[in-house]
Amino acid sequence: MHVLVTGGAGFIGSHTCLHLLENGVDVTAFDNFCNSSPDALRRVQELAGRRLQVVEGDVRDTASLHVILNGPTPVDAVVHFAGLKSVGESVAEPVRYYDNNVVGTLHLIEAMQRANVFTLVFSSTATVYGNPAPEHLPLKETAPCGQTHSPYATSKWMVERCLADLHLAQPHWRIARLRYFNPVGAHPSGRIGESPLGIPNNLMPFVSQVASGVRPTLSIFGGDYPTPDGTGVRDYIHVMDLAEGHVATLKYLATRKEGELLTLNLGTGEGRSVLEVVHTFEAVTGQAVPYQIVSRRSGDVPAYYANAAQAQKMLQWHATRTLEDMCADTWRWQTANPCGYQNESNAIYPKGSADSPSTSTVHAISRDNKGI
Ligand SMILES: NC(=O)c1ccc[n+]([C@@H]2O[C@H](COP(=O)([O-])OP(=O)(O)OC[C@H]3O[C@@H](n4cnc5c(N)ncnc54)[C@H](O)[C@@H]3O)[C@@H](O)[C@H]2O)c1
Ligand SMILES: O=c1ccn([C@@H]2O[C@H](COP(=O)(O)OP(=O)(O)O[C@H]3O[C@H](CO)[C@@H](O)[C@H](O)[C@H]3O)[C@@H](O)[C@H]2O)c(=O)[nH]1
Repeated sequence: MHVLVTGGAGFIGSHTCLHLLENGVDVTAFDNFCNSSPDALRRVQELAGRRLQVVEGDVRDTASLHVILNGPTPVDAVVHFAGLKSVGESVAEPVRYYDNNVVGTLHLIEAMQRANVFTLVFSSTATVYGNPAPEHLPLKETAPCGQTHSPYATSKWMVERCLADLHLAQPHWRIARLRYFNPVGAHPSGRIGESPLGIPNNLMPFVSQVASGVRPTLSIFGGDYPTPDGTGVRDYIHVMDLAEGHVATLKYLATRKEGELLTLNLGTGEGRSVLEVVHTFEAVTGQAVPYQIVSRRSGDVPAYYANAAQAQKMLQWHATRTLEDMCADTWRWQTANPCGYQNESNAIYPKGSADSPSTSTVHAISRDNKGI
């Protein structure tokens, strides 16, 4: 099996590439590195001990995709992680989010269609449930969707709708719309993990940077939510569990003789507040995480967590790692890589370098499809 992983250098993508390689799958990682480093992929290849093909390009550039999808090794499926993911940032930059997340996915679908590749796993999000009424918690996949609170969430919901319409018109497509809850943690080796560029938007990387002294204080956005301790509640899931969920999804789709439109929550089923995360992190690592409670962040909602039963039923998959595991693995990654991948330059793969995954496997394709 040969899988194209868009956004393969990113946080979830890199862990999924590794797990795919470990399962004997051939992988092409496609990324424009707007929020990641090629070094993540070099480390994935080292950990896997197997060759990983890396292509630099943008999903909005159909020509780049066309080159891979019509390359010498036929692609069996696409896992589409490429996109922007910050709820708060999307409120300030909506057009950038719609362009990348919606337009990018449309270009990918078009390129897949032209190459007769009809299996797609799409990174959706629990934010498509909007601000769920308490009676809908824990959230089943059938809970009301689409009353979104940020351009980011709307962009993912728009793609979900598009994929449903695509499947209606062309039922031979095998599509999984995976609604992730809050992925955190890192590979237990401490070699790959979440490496935000600049100030982290997400809670766990911010907490670990405060614990290590890189940043002085965590700002907790809102202490007056209608939750047990007043702080926001989310369903944090270990990125390794999530990676395993993707491989389980691909295995499931590969067994389908007919087309399929699968919609699944990938979460643990447990809601944890921001303060619970902070205190668990402190207990696991022995490090203090000074914090202050500030006003709510635009686009945030008070609380949501998954009903994870459908994924268990369809995939025979469920998350096994605890919040303590998530904190311990994040901390191992943070201490081993205080600056993330940022000390290792993006020029880590100079053309012809012996250090590259394989000089023949790294193709650089710019947005206008001219070699760079
Ligand atoms: N991390 C989360 O909390 C979370 C939760 C739900 C859904 N998701 C979705 O899952 C996907 C992966 O998330 P992540 O946490 O790994 O994010 P990430 O930012 O670490 O990874 C995304 C990757 O996609 C690449 N990318 C972005 N736009 C691209 C483009 N136009 N062309 C090619 N590459 C592009 C980035 O460089 C990055 O390597 C995203 O689509 C995100 O919206 C993430
Ligand atoms: O510095 C921070 C960062 C976050 N939070 C809070 O921590 C919680 C989690 O926030 P964050 O880690 O930013 O995740 P979300 O905003 O819940 O969104 C994440 O999880 C969604 C799925 O649930 C994904 O779709 C998004 O891409 C991903 O960014 C929220 O209550 C935030 O208000 C803080 O208090 N301080």
